[in-house]
Amino acid sequence: MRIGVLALQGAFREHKQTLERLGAEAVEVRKPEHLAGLQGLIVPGGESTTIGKLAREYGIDAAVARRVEAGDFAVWGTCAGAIWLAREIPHYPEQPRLGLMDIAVERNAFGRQVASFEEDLEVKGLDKPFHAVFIRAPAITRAGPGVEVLAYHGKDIVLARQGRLLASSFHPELTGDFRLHRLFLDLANNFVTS
Ligand SMILES: NC(=O)CC[C@H](N)C(=O)O
Repeated sequence: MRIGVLALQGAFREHKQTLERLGAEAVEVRKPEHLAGLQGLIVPGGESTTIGKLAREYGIDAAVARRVEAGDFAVWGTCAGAIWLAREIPHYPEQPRLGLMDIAVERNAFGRQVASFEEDLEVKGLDKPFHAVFIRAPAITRAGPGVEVLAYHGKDIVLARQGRLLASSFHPELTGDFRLHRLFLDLANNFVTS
């Protein structure tokens, strides 16, 4: 399998290493032409304003949108990447983004004092909890009817799926637990339907 990792800014190296550990070929994506031959793309955590601005400038968001709309492509946004996927970003409506997932995402939702924290999350479809690291994380505060919620932190949604789009508030590439990367490879292979 060939999976891209958007490599404009942020924590892309850890995703790349994880994909390689799972036997996938991981390709750094910096231009639209790098998407050719890929089955999916991971958009890492980092600074969502920077990632959004650069992706727009290089034409990556338009190219990714075409692939998603053609139905042959999976995208997983983690943390800043989840913000990039979101249709709605309250307080930052003008922020450049892909915007194809029917969710609202509140940036830095967990406050400045507890900017970072860790939690063992119950995730739908996983037999044991997933140790999740949140770093200045966003919360998914609304999910449309086509969105399946896979995990909550309190009342907030922190993992959700819409077709072959996946959004997580946390950083799954930091804990050595590969289960969510495996789930994403399944999405990219189109093994998961509904
Ligand atoms: N770890 C992260 O990706 C943080 C996201 C960042 N706070 C933002 O809003 O862009």
